[in-house]
Amino acid sequence: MTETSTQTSRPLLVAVIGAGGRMGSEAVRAVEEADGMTLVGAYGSGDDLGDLGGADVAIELTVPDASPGNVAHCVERGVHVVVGTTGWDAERLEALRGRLADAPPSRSGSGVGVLVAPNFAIGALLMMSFAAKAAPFFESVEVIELHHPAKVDAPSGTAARTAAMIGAARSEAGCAPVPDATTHDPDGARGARVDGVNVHSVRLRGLTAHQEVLLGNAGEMLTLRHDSFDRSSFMPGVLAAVRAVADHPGVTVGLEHYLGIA
Ligand SMILES: NC(=O)c1ccc[n+]([C@@H]2O[C@H](COP(=O)([O-])OP(=O)(O)OC[C@H]3O[C@@H](n4cnc5c(N)ncnc54)[C@H](O)[C@@H]3O)[C@@H](O)[C@H]2O)c1
Ligand SMILES: O=C(O)C1=N[C@H](C(=O)O)CCC1
Repeated sequence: MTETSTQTSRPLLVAVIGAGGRMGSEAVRAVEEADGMTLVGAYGSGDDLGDLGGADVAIELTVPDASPGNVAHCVERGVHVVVGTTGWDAERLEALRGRLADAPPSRSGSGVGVLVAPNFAIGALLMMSFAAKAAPFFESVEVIELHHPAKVDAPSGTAARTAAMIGAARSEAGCAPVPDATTHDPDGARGARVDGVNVHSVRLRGLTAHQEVLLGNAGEMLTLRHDSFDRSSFMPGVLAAVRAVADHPGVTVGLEHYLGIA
């Protein structure tokens, strides 16, 4: 005779760090409304994170200067982290990997997982993936990111990651550098240069988060554009990351690796 179990798994306990911010407040609401999740902590600037309310997973949405310290606090207590804060350059990621190597296991006994996700919007992840796929087939490629004027970092984390993905794809394919005759640019009008890709940052009242990737060949241009009109666009990705992070021990950069987009 087969026994049927009536036992249900317990809810995932979630804390939000940066809970008073634009993204943090949206994340608090999303967690409160999500099936199978319970919000156990909501922390702002100056709050003692303590034991994070016993959370299994923390969502970190603060500012670039505070993020590494917050993530270290979580990791040292065996709490998985979903990081949406930008500014995680190669040096910070390397330090985090070192920290994880010395970290205790998570409360369930597995290795702690940290996801560093420059963008949680599904459309943005696809746009970045399409851009990397297309980039070796074009002579020229440039990235234009456009955001609300309260954003503190430039270029955006999404643009930096897109440029890195494009740069890697082009270098793997043996592409020549993009053609550019500029020899005189005293004011930096050609933008930032990230992994061989020019990136332009626009800050404009009325915008939320937008990006275009322009790819050019003689006589043709392909434009890939993504628009987040509202921060609700990020929440399905945030919740998917919270549900999956414990299954991915170590540091993962990019939600696409959890979703089969990469
Ligand atoms: N990954 C994504 O999809 C995505 C989407 C939007 C924004 N972001 C990033 O998320 C971050 C937050 O963006 P935002 O628009 O919500 O900014 P925000 O300025 O509205 O919010 C940041 C919040 O963090 C708080 N804070 C600062 N230091 C803190 C600390 N040490 N501990 C706890 N809280 C602290 C601030 O008081 C503020 O409430 C930025 O880095 C932004 O680039 C990522
Ligand atoms: O509003 C922001 O700030 C955003 N930050 C991320 C980035 O820097 O790419 C994602 C888009 C919105």
